[in-house]
Amino acid sequence: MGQCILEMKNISKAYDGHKVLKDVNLTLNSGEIHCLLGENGAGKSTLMNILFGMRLIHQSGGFQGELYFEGNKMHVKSPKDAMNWGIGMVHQEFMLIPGFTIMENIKLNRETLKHNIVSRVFGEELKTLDIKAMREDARQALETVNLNVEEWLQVAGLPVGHMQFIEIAREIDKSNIKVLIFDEPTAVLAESEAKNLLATMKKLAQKGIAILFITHRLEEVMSIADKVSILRDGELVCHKAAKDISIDEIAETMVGRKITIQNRAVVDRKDKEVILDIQDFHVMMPGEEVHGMNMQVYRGEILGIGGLAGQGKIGIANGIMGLYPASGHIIYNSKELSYLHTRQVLKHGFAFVSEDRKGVGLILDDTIDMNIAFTSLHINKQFLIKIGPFKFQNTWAIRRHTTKMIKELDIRCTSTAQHVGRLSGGNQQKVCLARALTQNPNILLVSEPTRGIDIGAKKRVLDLLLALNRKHGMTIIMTSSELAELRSICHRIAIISEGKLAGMVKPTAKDKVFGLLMSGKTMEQIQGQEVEA
Ligand SMILES: Nc1ncnc2c1ncn2[C@@H]1O[C@H](COP(=O)(O)OP(=O)(O)OP(=O)(O)O)[C@@H](O)[C@H]1O
Repeated sequence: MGQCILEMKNISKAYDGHKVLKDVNLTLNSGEIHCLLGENGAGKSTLMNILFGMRLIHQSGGFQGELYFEGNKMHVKSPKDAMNWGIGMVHQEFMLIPGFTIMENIKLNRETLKHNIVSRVFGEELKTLDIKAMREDARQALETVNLNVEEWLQVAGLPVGHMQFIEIAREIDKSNIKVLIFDEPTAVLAESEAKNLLATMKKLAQKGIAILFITHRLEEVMSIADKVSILRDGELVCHKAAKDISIDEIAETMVGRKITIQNRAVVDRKDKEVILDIQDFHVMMPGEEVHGMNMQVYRGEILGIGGLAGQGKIGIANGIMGLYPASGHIIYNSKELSYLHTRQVLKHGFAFVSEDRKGVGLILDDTIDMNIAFTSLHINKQFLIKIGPFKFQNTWAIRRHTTKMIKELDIRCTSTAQHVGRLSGGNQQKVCLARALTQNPNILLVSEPTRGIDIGAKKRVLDLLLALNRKHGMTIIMTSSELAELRSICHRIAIISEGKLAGMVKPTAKDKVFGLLMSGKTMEQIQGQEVEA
């Protein structure tokens, strides 16, 4: 391990008088992979935002404490300052320009210029872009991250897995990069893609780059980390070499109690009444297209949908909910849904938790109350009181219900009136789930329900889904990149490849079977494996 490159000393930060970081000290050595862990809302992103000079920090009163880079006092007031010091950040939400090519995204604001006849005479400003050199640089950065795509392709429509690697390629193309922050980069990736990313991180660390890595997947931590730091309620409660700590100890330190997630025994279901029959279904969702899906969903089951990023698993629920153009037949309770319009589908008793919580899920500048009650209020006409001929919003009932949901899902907030935009990412995810559950749906479609939430909250969410299914017979279709999560509560798992159903398997099937189906093999090709559900 190299020398100390970065020191964060006595860092404290408050939002509206509420302390979210308390005297945090953290050191980072060059060439090390340092995992930063903690429950949702523990302060991880805030600490990284301070280091990267994010505007949000300075607009909300700045922070206390000092930063040192290679022994020199560092002032970062903007991401540009951070970049000048040699700090890069790969964000949780992608920051690429869809209409630009991969090369243009990698080189944005750092274009290589060359002299031409005119510029030699009239000066520097008339230099032209050196496309050849830029393509070579982009090619090299893509090779370092093992991404085998042409650099002149447009970013729009590429699978999410690719986007993550392009973001990293952009960061490592910067010649002075010494520290790289990864804020939950694997959350959007399937496990095999995440492995690729971890291998890339190792390669970067070997080149001497120091890596700060935020993740909720603790197995990843064990496979890659040199050091582990854990935040709890804004305080640094552990700073250890990874070899001296176990997964159980990490989980316990994060949440302050023992946590174990086990596979629930899957009850083999005898009644197989079809509630939803999906026939020749096509969805035009860029990057997640569905091309002729056929699948039946049984009443009262938890059906898992898995597959690699970009293969169409995400497109299915989005198509059914009318969020992207779709064609084919959706037969619900033996009747065809004539056209898929979101409002109509919601009225039929469907609820949806989107994988895109910022885009589709939440109204960020409204309160937790309103976010949770919104769909039920407008579609199901819940939470209304009738006075004479008029109907009014029953604010008291909304507040009472929201308080119950906050408790049930352990949403960390200051009050039911807090704006959702001010919650941590994981807590926003819980609000999306609370809204869907409030609708009391017949069919619940959940995409990536535990993305970005900590291990304690994950157990709570999976337990809740299981309880809704077992106690109330709710049919649940859960799409997830985490196979382990699908296996832990689903009755059957559909693997999607190239926009079609590759196979429907039991959760107890071997890893190899899932791997083969994900890589494009069909059920016929893997016959004899005793897998069919
Ligand atoms: N813009 C903001 N205004 C007010 N409070 C905020 C703001 N952003 C974050 N917070 C609060 O700061 C605390 C720490 O949030 P932060 O996003 O750093 O947590 P985190 O550990 O990254 O969580 P997660 O794992 O859910 O992403 C939370 O209580 C959150 O509600």
